[in-house]
Amino acid sequence: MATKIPGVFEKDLEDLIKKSKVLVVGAGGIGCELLKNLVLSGFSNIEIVDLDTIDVSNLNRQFLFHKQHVGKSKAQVARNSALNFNPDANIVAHHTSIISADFGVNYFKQFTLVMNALDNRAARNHVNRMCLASEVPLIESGTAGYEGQVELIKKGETKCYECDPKPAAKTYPGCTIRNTPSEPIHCIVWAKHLFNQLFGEIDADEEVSPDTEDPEAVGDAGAKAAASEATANGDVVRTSTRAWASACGYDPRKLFAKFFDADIRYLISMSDLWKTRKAPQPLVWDTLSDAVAGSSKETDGGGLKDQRVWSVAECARVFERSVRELKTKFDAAVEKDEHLVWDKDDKPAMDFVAACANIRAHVFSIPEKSRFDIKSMAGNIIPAIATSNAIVAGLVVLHAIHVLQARFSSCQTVYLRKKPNHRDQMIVPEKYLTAPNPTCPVCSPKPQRTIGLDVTKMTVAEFEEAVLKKTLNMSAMVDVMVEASGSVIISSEEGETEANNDKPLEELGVKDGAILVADDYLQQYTLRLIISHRVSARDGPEFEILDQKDLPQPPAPDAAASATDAAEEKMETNGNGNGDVGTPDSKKRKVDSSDESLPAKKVRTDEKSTDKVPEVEEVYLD
Ligand SMILES: Nc1ncnc2c1ncn2[C@@H]1O[C@H](COP(=O)(O)OP(=O)(O)OP(=O)(O)O)[C@@H](O)[C@H]1O
Ligand SMILES: [Zn+2]
Repeated sequence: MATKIPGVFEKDLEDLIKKSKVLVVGAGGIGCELLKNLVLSGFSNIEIVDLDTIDVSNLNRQFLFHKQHVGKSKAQVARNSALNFNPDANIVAHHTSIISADFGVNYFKQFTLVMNALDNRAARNHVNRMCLASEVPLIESGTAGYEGQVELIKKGETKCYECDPKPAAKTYPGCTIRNTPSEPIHCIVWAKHLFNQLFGEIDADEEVSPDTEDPEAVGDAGAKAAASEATANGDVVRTSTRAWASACGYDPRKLFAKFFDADIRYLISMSDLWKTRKAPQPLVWDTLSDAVAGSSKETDGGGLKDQRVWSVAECARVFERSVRELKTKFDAAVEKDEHLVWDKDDKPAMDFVAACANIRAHVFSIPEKSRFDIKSMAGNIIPAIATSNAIVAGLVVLHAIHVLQARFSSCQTVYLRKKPNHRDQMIVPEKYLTAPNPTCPVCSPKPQRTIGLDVTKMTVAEFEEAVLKKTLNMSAMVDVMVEASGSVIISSEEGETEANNDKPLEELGVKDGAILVADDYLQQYTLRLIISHRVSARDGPEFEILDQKDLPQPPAPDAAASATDAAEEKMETNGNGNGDVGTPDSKKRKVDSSDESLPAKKVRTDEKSTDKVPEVEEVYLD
């Protein structure tokens, strides 16, 4: 065992390692490698947190897990497996989310160092804030296929995780998704929205029915369509998709008839939409049934089922089966006051999306895709590469050792590249630590943000959910006060301000130019929010973080590639070779890169920044 071989580390370092207490957040692809490395390097006080259980799809690269562990806690099993390398190590496992009031600032303060091995922006933002508040160094890491990155985040000395704006998730206009899809991805997004409308968390932005307010369907086309539907069905009452599905008992054939026939006929009646594009073709279940029967020969025709494009009849059959399976699961969830959450690794959920996406693609004459391809696109998957995780986890330990030795100047961000650069390097360190962004909304001394929104329309509850939690990543323990009057409009104490929830902000004295102070007790983070009133446009965003518009935005993918080389070139010419802390790279400007062809992992959001490889975030598999 490495820890027992004398001379691997100097005695002083060995002692530092032994004395240290470290936290690993995430026991997935990087986390497993990292935990094993830490134990083998002599770290003996380790806590590991992971909220998830082991999935069979983890086994190809998360080597602390084996077949018999499927379904068990990742953190617990990772601990037990790692103890085999050094039974004397003290490893504490937590099977829960790091975003929990159980892990407050005092919890973080006990660690010498925190290491993230996460896969999503929300958790990374949260740990970033907790480490800033507790002044514990954080090593952030991530991989995306062959690429990867490791960086140190140390309060006041380096950029924090939120110093650079992250590109927004790739989104598609609602009317393209609902009315005029032209690419497979549009149908896949629609299918995922349909999943949520039927079985998941309902989101008003994820409507799936025809959008009668489509600006392209000029004039009263929508009304005409509605009227024509009224004459056809004698009923234009628009109920929610969920209510309608419940009313018809989630009968797969009725659902099919609505989504792939009635709704499509409705769309066709919005004739302006089809002046310059091919109109869709409605599908009728009964005309498919022969094909369904006939298709079974094809289905059995060898090859990997996942990698073959299903016929539309096969899709219909998969649709019928998956709706029934999901309905059973959904009923069980509803009993517990829950709903389903779409997961690419959940068979009926994935089958449902694959079938719906392909049926819709067929209706709109868009090329259909195999289930395998749809899974990659819907799950925003970049294949995880075990060796990338291993390299990155190794680099994390090297950074950890530098941190223990207080050699922060050796902790420049390191990038794992897909191809060697012009100096034949695949593992490329920055020349310097990158200094914090003085206007960072998180780590600057007086963080503030300007939010454009319609104070007459946005309610307090919407503000809390969409702005504070989803966008600014605040926890549930947040109080919001109007600075001028001192009145509290959102309180973390239950029952104190619930009466405000449905009121528009204006009614509570939040007018144009008002300043709100949002105080997050869990994250020990206070943010001033300057409210800029603007009348909401029908197709515009509900709100905007206005300061972000002035910040450098990520270039297009091609530009990013050349910016990368340019930035690296510049590092060489400007570099002094030792990367001292506090030597801000005034001449070198970090260039954000964004490759929209790299889809984000899970549906959350998608972001990337920094110069050489996309930054760690949920695009990364591990
Ligand atoms: N808030 C959180 N608290 C604790 N652990 C988290 C949190 N968010 C994510 N994780 C964990 O971080 C790990 C990231 O690892 P990885 O990227 O390999 O994901 P995975 O879920 O194992 O793989 P895949 O998503 O590809 O199936 C996961 O095990 C995940 O459960
Ligand atoms: Zn910052």
